[in-house]
Amino acid sequence: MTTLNFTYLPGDGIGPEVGDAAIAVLRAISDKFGHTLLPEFHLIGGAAIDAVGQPLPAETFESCERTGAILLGAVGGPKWDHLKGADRPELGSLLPLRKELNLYANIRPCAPFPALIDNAPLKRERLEGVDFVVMRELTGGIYFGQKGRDVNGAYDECRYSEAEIRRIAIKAFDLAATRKKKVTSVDKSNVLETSRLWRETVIDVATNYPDVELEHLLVDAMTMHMLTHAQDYDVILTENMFGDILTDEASVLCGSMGVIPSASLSDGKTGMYEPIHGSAPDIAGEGKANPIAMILSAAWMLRLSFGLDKEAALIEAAVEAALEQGQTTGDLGGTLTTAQVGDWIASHVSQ
Ligand SMILES: NC(=O)C1=CN([C@@H]2O[C@H](COP(=O)(O)OP(=O)(O)OC[C@H]3O[C@@H](n4cnc5c(N)ncnc54)[C@H](O)[C@@H]3O)[C@@H](O)[C@H]2O)C=CC1
Ligand SMILES: CC(C)CC(=O)C(=O)O
Ligand SMILES: [Mg+2]
Repeated sequence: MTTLNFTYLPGDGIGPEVGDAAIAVLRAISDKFGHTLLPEFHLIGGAAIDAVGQPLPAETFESCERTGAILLGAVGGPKWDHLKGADRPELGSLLPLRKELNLYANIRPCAPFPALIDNAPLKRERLEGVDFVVMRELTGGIYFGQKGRDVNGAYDECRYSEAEIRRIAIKAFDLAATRKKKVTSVDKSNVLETSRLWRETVIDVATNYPDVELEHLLVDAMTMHMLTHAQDYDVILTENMFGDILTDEASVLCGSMGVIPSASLSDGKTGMYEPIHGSAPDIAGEGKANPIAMILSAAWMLRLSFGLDKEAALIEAAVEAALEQGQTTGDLGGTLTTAQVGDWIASHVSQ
């Protein structure tokens, strides 16, 4: 019996909707296995700005640091778009949380569910056998550089240290060594100096992994290859912004933005788990959001932060069953609401 003490940050837009569905599934799995579910609910993002005037209240950060396991919905939305710099939900809560907790390794899987392949926008032959993971650097690069306005316009600085590149490259090679033994490093080294250092450092790290194949691709070409022969990839290693963009593209292979989870890990025990999507203001409050990415993120939290492999696998199997039986939201052609999908998966894990 385990006490599942984690920090729950629903955030904004569809965050609380998909979050509630994930909590229902966690409650069902806890009841089944006799675990104690102990989420610590805290405000973050726009919801925190509205309630207490700042996007990352001290008690929210304190809880994250103490529990070391964080389940996050999404932050941001048009209501807060007029705010500038660190007053914004994204720049004032999500990015500092990632940085302060040193969550530099963001892992985002792409393996289309068999049940979704025939409804996908791409042909079956482009999707069958696709199984890759994006290892995205999460605490450096252009999102964290100096930014601002001056008389000439605006600027965003992109910096990477060799140490930052080396540590994420090691994560990628370690992961590839347990999978199909291939790392595809994605950069823009024909133009960017940070990418030249990226490539040199990745080549150096690769010398310690003679059994793992390394290839390099420029990010513009990668966007095309991902849609034409994604089967070629195993671990895609890339920097912060490229990984952000490529994983939204990967969601097309998987059928929806609403099905890809993620884990953001540090060298220590702390892990944050969140869907790759944002707050989806276009569908927020309508019960249309697909909760599967959030539910799978919760499963990853059980596996990676609490060592509960069996429980995580049961949730993943229940998600597959929901997809096979068409128990889905509208983005996947179904008719269920967010809460109904959550309840269906919760009752399936309870059986
Ligand atoms: N981790 C985070 O907290 C993130 C926050 N954002 C923020 O979210 C806000 C909205 O950003 P967008 O560019 O619209 O990106 P988004 O990811 O929220 O939505 C993009 C599209 O995917 C759809 N979508 C997203 N999640 C879905 C789900 N679970 N089920 C069904 N459809 C889903 C949306 O309806 C929309 O059409 C912005 O303020 C942005 O800064 C964006 C990405 C990540
Ligand atoms: C604030 C953004 C960097 C969040 C995002 O789009 C992501 O992490 O995927
Ligand atoms: Mg993104």
